[in-house]
Order: sequence, then structure tokens, then C-alpha cells
Amino acid sequence: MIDDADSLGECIMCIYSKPLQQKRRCFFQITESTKHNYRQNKKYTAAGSVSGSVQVCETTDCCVGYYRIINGTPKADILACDRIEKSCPDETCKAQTRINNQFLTCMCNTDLCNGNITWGKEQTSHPYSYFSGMAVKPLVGILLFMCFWIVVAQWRSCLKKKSKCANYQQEMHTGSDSLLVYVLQIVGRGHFATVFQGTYQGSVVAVKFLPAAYEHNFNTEKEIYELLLSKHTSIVNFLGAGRKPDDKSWFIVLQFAEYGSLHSFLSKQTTSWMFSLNLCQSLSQGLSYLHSDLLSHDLHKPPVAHRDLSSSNVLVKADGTCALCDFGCSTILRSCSEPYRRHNQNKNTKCIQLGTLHYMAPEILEGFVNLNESMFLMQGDVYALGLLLWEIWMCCYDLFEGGAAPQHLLPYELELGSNVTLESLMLYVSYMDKRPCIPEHWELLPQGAALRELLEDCWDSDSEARLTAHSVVERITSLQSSYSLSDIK
Ligand SMILES: Nc1ncnc2c1ncn2[C@@H]1O[C@H](COP(=O)(O)OP(=O)(O)OP(=O)(O)O)[C@@H](O)[C@H]1O
Repeated sequence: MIDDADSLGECIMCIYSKPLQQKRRCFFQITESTKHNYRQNKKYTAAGSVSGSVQVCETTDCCVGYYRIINGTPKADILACDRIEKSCPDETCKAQTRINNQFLTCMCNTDLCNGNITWGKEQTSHPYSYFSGMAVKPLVGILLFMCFWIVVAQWRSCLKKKSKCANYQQEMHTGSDSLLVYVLQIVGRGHFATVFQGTYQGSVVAVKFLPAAYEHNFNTEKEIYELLLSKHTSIVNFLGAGRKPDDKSWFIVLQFAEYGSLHSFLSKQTTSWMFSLNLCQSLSQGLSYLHSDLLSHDLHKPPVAHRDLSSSNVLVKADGTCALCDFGCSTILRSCSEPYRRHNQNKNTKCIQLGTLHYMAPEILEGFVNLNESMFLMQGDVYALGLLLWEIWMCCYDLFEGGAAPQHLLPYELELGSNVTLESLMLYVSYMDKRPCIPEHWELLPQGAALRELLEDCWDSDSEARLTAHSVVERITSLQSSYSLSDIK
């Protein structure tokens, strides 16, 4: 049973900030060592009026502290009011995350509470983070170990039943009906699933198999596909789902995307300006549709946050447009038009720990996202969308001199290497407020300024300042009409 207050609090249309009775006062300090980080410092300075070492917070009730550990003692780098409203239930400033064993962050909700940080040398977790109550490193280790054994087990069973895995006809059950699917070769693997190319009713399809233990991911993904009302061209088409009778694995039958994932597409080829715009436009339309709250002929499609957007979870179809896939980590959000609907408040921590780290928004990396707040989840998707647009344009030969686009790289791969860790990302993205490098020569292109502005408005560190997916679609439409190929040559 959902009470009114609860539904109001989570309703995306009705988010409001409660007026503060008395403004919070926090210690204020920005040290020389952080002066390079002009953008972030400016935002902290703007968070309230400063008088000497005290800041009176304008809109938030939380004080923050960023500390650097020097000779085993934390020294304050930044002390200020928080820039945006977040949950900070602690009265004292307890160290929440330790970055590279060098940096600590803390948040608290009493006057001048950020002047002192409480920390233990072993303290690394944050009570409100996605990793709540767990030590991240051992957990990731255990999960990676489990994944390794799942892959080994699948590979061994594949070897045993080689003829079956390679090419077999399988009658699969969807409750009352059965699907006759002819399964051919493997076309992709994720953390949970193995995807095969197959045929169903004479058409080429993709069949995604999830091991029997992943019922939760299967149910979430199936539920999302089933509620997506009328089919949208930028969401991969769902054809059926069920359970294999022999090994009890789950399967989902989907439209086959001829070019595979966006990641594999961009790794193999570069694109023209117009082609890149089609990819970006269809991708943004897919996300805008996913986030939309639609009511049509008594059918309701509530907003959905994807929560695991990456270039491996976007497909490229034969017509050169993108389609979103992999909704196993998605969350159905509450909307004002139907407040009492049952919602899958998906708090599956496996998703976040196994999802591609590169695309995690700073507030998610820091663990400051309340999973019940719809807006935060959608803003996290828009951050990932910004990184995906950057990935696509970095592979567009028309945007590089002599038509030589660089080799495809994931966001932050250039800056942090191929083995990006949670700690290195937190340091780079969250603490230093850095983003993937936008080539300087783009400023000289007619559309360069618009591209930069669009990317920066998607990946802003202030999640509330980010564009909505719908406004990204509008910006790309105006790029399409303003800059044709002849303009940029
Ligand atoms: N409909 C499709 N058509 C073609 N290839 C597909 C299709 N669906 C998935 N794939 C391929 O299979 C890969 C894994 O699929 P998917 O992302 O759904 O699996 P997952 O285990 O849920 O992934 P993740 O690790 O992101 O959770 C994709 O990256 C893509 O290469």
C-alpha cells in the first residue's frame, strides 16, 4: 500500500524542494591545490553567501568536505555548502568514500559540521550508496569470480553439447504457447547473458539466454519490454520470452540488429557527419521515449530509467539507426498520472557493480543517489547519453582533419587507460570534475560550439542542470537542419 505522501515524494512531476526554516551554515574553504578546478570551485562558491570562513547555504541543507590525506592526516581541500539538494542524514561529517587512498569526502546536516571529518583507516563504504553496507573491492572480486565460473560452466556445457550450441532447433515455452526458434551462432555476450542469432517464424532474430539463476533480471527485462506500449523504432523489438525446458535457462526473443552493438560498430568503422547525426538522433529518441510518461487509449506507459546505458547496450540496425536494449537493470518510475501502479523499484546492486563503470554519473559514483528519486535516475541516463554522443562524434571522419577519426575508445579510456577502476573514475570525474576531451579544433568547425555545448549540458556535474532526453532530441534536430555536410567541409 502506498500512502499519498510517499507517492508525492517519488512522483517525477511533483518533485519540489522544501523551504528551509533556517539556513544552514557551513565552513567555507577552497585551497590553492584545487584552484585548477575552476568550474567545480565556482559552483561551491555560488552555493551560498560567504563571509570569512563561513558560508550560509542558499538552497541546500548539507555541508560537504573534501579532504586530502597528507602524512596520514586529513587536510581540508574544499569545505562548503553542497551545490544541490542530496540526502545527508548524518549530523557529523563521516568519511564516505576514499579515493586512491588519498582523498576523503563527507556530508553532514548540522551547522559547521564539515570542519572535522571522522574517519577510520579501513572506512571505505557509504551507507547510502549503491554499494550500501558492503566493502566494494571484495564484493567486486567475488562477483567477478562468480562471473568467471558462470562463463566457464557455459563454455564447458557448450563443448559437451557442441552440436546443440552451434546449430539447433529448440521448442521454447512461453507459458501456454511455445516458440519454435532455430538457434545459430553466438553474436554477443554480456555479464549475464549470451545472445545468439536465430530464426523465428522465418525472420532472423536474436535470442538472449540468461542462466536459470538470473530470474530477477529476466523478469525485469521482460516487464519493461511488455509495457513499452506501442513499439518504438529506437527500442529493440520484443518478440517473445520463456524458459528452456532442459536447463531451465530464461530466454528473450528480439529483433536482430545487423550491426550488433554500437561499441562493436564504432570499433570497426568511422562514419560521416550525417550518419553520426542519425545514430545520435535515434539514440536520443529512444531514451526520450523510455523516459516519457504516456497515456494512450487507456493504456499507460510510465517513465522508465535505463540505468545501464553504454555502447554495449545500444544496438545498430541495418538502416543505420540505434535501438536501446538490455533493460535488466532498469527501473519503472512512478508518474503523477497513475500513482498507485505497482512499480519495480529495482535495487539490484549486481547491475551497478557489473555495469560499465565508465558511464556512471558523478553523483552515482559518489553514492549520493537515492534510488527512490526518479529524477536522479533519469539524470544519470542523460549523463551516459552525453558520453555516448561523444563516443559517436569521436568516430565521425567529417569532424577530423583529413577525414582521419581516431580509433574508437570508451569514455575516459584515453585519460585513465583500458582498466578503468571505480577509484580512478571517482578521482577524475567526481573529485577533479573532468570529462572526456573534446578536440580543440572542433571550435573552428561551424557546428563545433553547438557540439561542445550539447555535450557539456548532458554531462554537467550538477545533475539538475542537465538537459532532458527530450531536449537532447531537439538540439540534435536543430544541428541536423543547421549544419549540412557542405557547411562543414
Ligand atoms: N537484438 C540483438 N541483435 C544483435 N546483437 C545483440 C542483440 N541483443 C544483444 N546483442 C549482442 O549481445 C551483447 C550482450 O547483450 P545484452 O547487453 O543484452 O546482455 P547482458 O548480459 O544483459 O549485458 P550487460 O553486461 O550489459 O548486462 C550486446 O552487447 C550485443 O553485442
